[in-house]
Amino acid sequence: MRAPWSGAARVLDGKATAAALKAELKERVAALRERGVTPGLGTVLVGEDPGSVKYVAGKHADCAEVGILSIREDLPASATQAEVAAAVDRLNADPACTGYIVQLPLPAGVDTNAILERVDPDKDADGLHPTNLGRLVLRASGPIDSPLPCTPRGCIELMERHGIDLAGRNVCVVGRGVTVGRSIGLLLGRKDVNATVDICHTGTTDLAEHVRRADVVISAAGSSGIITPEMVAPGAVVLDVGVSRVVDPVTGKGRIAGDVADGVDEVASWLSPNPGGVGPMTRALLLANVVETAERSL
Ligand SMILES: Nc1nc2c(c(=O)[nH]1)N[C@@H](CN(C=O)c1ccc(C(=O)N[C@@H](CCC(=O)O)C(=O)O)cc1)CN2
Repeated sequence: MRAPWSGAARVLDGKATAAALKAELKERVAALRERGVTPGLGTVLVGEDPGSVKYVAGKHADCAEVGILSIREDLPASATQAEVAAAVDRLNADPACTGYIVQLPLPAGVDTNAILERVDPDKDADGLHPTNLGRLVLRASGPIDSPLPCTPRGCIELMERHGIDLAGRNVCVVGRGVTVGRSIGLLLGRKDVNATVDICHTGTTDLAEHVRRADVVISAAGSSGIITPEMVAPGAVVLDVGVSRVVDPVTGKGRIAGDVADGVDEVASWLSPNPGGVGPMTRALLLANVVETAERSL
């Protein structure tokens, strides 16, 4: 749902929260630079999908805002597996690049897992390399000294910075994509968060039943309006993460839509707008991963 809405749900304001986080990161980047370390974020973008082009441009604009150097590897949609692998190898070898991401999704002909596994785990700014996902699996408590996936981290940070305590809460995650659904349960179930997690997907027989039991709903399905007001328990916290392209029946124009249907604002206690909720947090947490990796190198 887009904010502002008429219902009573309070806004989980990702734009303002990300701005506060970026201001903190800017100071940490300045401190790193004073000590002779310049963090540098690289991006690999294959093709010209308008969403991906926009997200990558946003990541570079964020770098400029906080003082992180940015490096681009832009390849045509026709790039072969070997050409994408070569771009990854260049960033692995570039000392100015202290962390980087491969923008997803990659074109159909490219083996995504092979590319993600080729990323140097010490430069993996997305936390999606198997070594870093494995560390997340192995370390259920205590500090983690490796990057964590940006959107899951952004969801938790967004709630924490709005005073929402997740300990003992039932969380229903909708979607099992690599950037959100498959890893967020690992983060929510860690001892420092202590939530109980239910992960739903296209094979779930009764989605409404799972959503109704949840204190917190995190929907990353990419299916417009899949979370309806009838499904949501009164007072639940709802995060609208999924993005899909729909045709507006009123204007006839294409537009981006979230997973949360109109009316959920009447039932939920907190709701993240989409846009303006988790998206800006994803970008800010990417910067946090880059800064933390540089700090660990000191
Ligand atoms: N390598 C990765 N690829 C993808 C990831 C990821 O975390 N790593 N996540 C998504 C896309 N994504 C980041 O790359 C992303 C999505 C949305 C936003 C964002 O700020 N959205 C704005 C709206 C922007 C608009 O006007 O369309 C918002 O929600 O307010 C940032 C990053 C898939 N790929």
